[in-house]
Amino acid sequence: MLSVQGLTKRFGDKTAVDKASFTVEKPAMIGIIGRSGAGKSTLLRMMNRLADVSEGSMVYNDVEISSLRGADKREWQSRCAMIFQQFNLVPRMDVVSNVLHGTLNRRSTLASMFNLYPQVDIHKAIEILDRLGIAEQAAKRAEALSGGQQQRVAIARALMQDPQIILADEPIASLDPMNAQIVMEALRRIHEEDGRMVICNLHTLDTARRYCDRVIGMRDGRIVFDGTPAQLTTGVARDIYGAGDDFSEAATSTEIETLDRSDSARAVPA
Ligand SMILES: Nc1ncnc2c1ncn2[C@@H]1O[C@H](COP(=O)(O)OP(=O)(O)OP(=O)(O)O)[C@@H](O)[C@H]1O
Repeated sequence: MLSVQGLTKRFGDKTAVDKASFTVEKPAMIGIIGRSGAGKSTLLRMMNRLADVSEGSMVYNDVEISSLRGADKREWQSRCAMIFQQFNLVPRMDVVSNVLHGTLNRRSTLASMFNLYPQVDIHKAIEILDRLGIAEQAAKRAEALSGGQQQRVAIARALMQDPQIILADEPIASLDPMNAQIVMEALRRIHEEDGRMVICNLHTLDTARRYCDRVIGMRDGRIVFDGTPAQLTTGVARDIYGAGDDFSEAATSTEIETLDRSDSARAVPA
């Protein structure tokens, strides 16, 4: 399905991603972890073709992605939607229009300029918002929503493209634990219910362990771990993060676990 072989990105003398190789046989939810600067974002940006590949190959369903140009590249970018830490919404525009922006690739410039959206797309946008639990926010300006709601709008915009792959670059890094949990659960459901591949950069171990079927660990541009959450022991994590014996997993925690523990504590009758 997806085969990444020797993928490399250089910025001048700096090798941000160094011969990354992995294959994905069927849609999975994959977490990429590693410390800041490990190359996680650059890897995702190359996969989406936001960044050009310096070397290596990336084949999806028998098509070489790294050399696509023009309309073929845009077609790939709509099949492989990207979600960012900062949501990248148009703040003053209403939520539905932000979601409808996900159809820009297949609409004429004139129709887009005048915000002329087919009725069927508007209904689809509202259905997707409903699925993500934020349909009642549809008419509000994006800037009036909480961070977690804005990220769900960004996910809805991505789903408008009906992508086969969703690449999420630190989707919960700006969110509080409660919203982080809602967003990760939404991504997990999209993977399970729709069969889409989700590849998610995460800077926290607990989130990767909890939501992903497979975890890829990066260090200094290289893939140094590729396995299941169960194989991701504290020792392995220490290697990925290049930390010493004093490495504490709590330092890379989103506190989602803590949130759950306190929720269940509250649920126990006194
Ligand atoms: N446009 C660029 N020009 C020069 N160097 C870059 C550029 N983008 C990234 N780098 C460098 O490449 C390396 C990998 O960066 P990248 O953003 O991919 O890491 P990351 O693991 O996603 O980190 P973070 O979690 O902080 O975003 C870093 O050393 C970074 O400084």
